Amino acid sequence: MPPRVLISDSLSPAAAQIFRLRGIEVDCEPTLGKDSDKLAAAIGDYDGLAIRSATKVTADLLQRASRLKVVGRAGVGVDNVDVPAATARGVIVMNTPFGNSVTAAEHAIALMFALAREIPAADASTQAGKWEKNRFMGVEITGKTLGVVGCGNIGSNVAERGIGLKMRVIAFDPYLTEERARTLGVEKVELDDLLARADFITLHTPLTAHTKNILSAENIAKTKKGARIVNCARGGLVDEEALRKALDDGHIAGAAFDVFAKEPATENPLFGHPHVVCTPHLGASTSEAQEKVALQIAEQMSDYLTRGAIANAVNFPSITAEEAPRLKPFIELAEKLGLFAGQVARAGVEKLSVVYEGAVTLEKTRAMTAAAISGLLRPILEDINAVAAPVVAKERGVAVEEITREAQGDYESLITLNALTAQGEIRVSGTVFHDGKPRIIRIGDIGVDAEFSPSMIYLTNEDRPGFIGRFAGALGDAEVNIATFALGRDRPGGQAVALVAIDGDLPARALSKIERLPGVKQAVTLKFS
Ligand SMILES: NC(=O)C1=CN([C@@H]2O[C@H](COP(=O)(O)OP(=O)(O)OC[C@H]3O[C@@H](n4cnc5c(N)ncnc54)[C@H](O)[C@@H]3O)[C@@H](O)[C@H]2O)C=CC1
Ligand SMILES: O=C(O)CCC(=O)C(=O)O
Repeated sequence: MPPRVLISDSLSPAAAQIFRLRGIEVDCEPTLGKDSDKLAAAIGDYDGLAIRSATKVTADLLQRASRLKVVGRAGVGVDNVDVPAATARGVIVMNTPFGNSVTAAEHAIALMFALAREIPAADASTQAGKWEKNRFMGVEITGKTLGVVGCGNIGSNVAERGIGLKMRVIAFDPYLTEERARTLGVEKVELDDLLARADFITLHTPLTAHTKNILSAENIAKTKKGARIVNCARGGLVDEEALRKALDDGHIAGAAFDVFAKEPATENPLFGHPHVVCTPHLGASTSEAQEKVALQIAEQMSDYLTRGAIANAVNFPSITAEEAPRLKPFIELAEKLGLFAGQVARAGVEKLSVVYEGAVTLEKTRAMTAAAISGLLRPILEDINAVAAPVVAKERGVAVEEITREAQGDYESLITLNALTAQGEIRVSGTVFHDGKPRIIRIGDIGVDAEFSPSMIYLTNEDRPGFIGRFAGALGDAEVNIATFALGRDRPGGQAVALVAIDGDLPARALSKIERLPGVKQAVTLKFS
């Protein structure tokens, strides 16, 4: 059955076209995102959900989304998606971080000019037949200081345009390196410095716990008298009540807002002030940007749903379409080693170390570690997948460490899992041969060579003559056919392990009979489907 995608917001038709070209069934319901009940009733039929900002992907919605694998945001901000809830349910959330950056930057610059020359008010007055030539006295922006708060994709586009307009550009962004600032031609400053010096302040950060009310009453008071403020990033970055007061007092000369603390904004403290310019969240609204983000999100979602490639996910490492086939067998190996450890463990795993050796260290080890954790937890949490696994492990107090080192043995690539439990350590290593099939090559210190089969028995026993005959007899009595048999031991007469692939399931009675065979220390049935 081909994957199915729902487009629940108004996206360029380019998105639906791409989905269809990529063999994906797509339903376009551009208003469904605004009706949470109808959306909840429909979402169970889809593998992918493509949205802009109107659809709210809440924990409740996700609970109804039994098939959902990916939410694609045609834009930057994913604040309308409950990302932790999506992650916990194993749903990838991806965005298009660059598709609308230029358009949003142009809107910020447009708003700055609108403020500097009071264009919206002058337009309204002129079209009302008033010809108020003396009412509108603007300011030049040339030579003025532009303070950019948040100098990422959009902020740096704004900075470049500000420099092009002969402004002096200063930027506050704790993550902006001095080198990047130099390349851009901006001066990196602290926030207080920016507030004190900027004639125009333009905000370009996401809304986070650190940036909420970054322009608080206190910070607005620190701005230069006569400063003008542009917010084309997110509502909530500015204390709107405090800004209104500063506008009324004349401390702030003007404010241009595209985004508001509450959207859709039908009323707002800033509305009605003569020096306020507002647009209804139009920062990304150009035909060029909408075409780009729609194309990009459809490509990214299709790549994930059809090839397992992950680009621009906010809750999982990226895996390119070239990497995906190379990584796939190692992800499968890591997951199966995790499944082995999870099924063999007799007590809860407290710590998992995943050790990568050799060529595999050059691949996306974080994705493999996530797969190993999901295998480890699957015996107790059936539905878990690699997206949710790291978070779930953390919640359950399982410490996870990842170690990479050069190849130390005969294998080009080796993955070893050490799972520490209150009853001891389970150590298992595996590799992928050129046939692309993952296999176990060591358990503890004992070498074996076994492919994974859907149904297996793992035995640890004393290495004694006659044991294998007795074991095979017990299986024969239960009418269980042996498919493959892999043995290993530390020394003659020492500790031995067996990994036995069987056809079908091992009846519980047969397992207890095997457990009672002389010399058996542990017998565990394993599932690897
Ligand atoms: N109005 C609209 O329609 C649009 C709004 N946006 C919004 O614009 C904002 C910026 O988007 P991008 O530039 O693409 O994001 P980005 O991730 O490229 O840049 C954000 C920058 O903010 C910086 N930052 C983070 N925390 C900070 C803090 N506490 N103080 C100062 N800087 C901080 C980061 O280091 C980063 O450089 C986002 O909130 C996005 O949702 C994006 C597109 C359209
Ligand atoms: O899709 C839109 O119109 C809003 C864009 C936006 O805010 C974003 O990309 O973060």
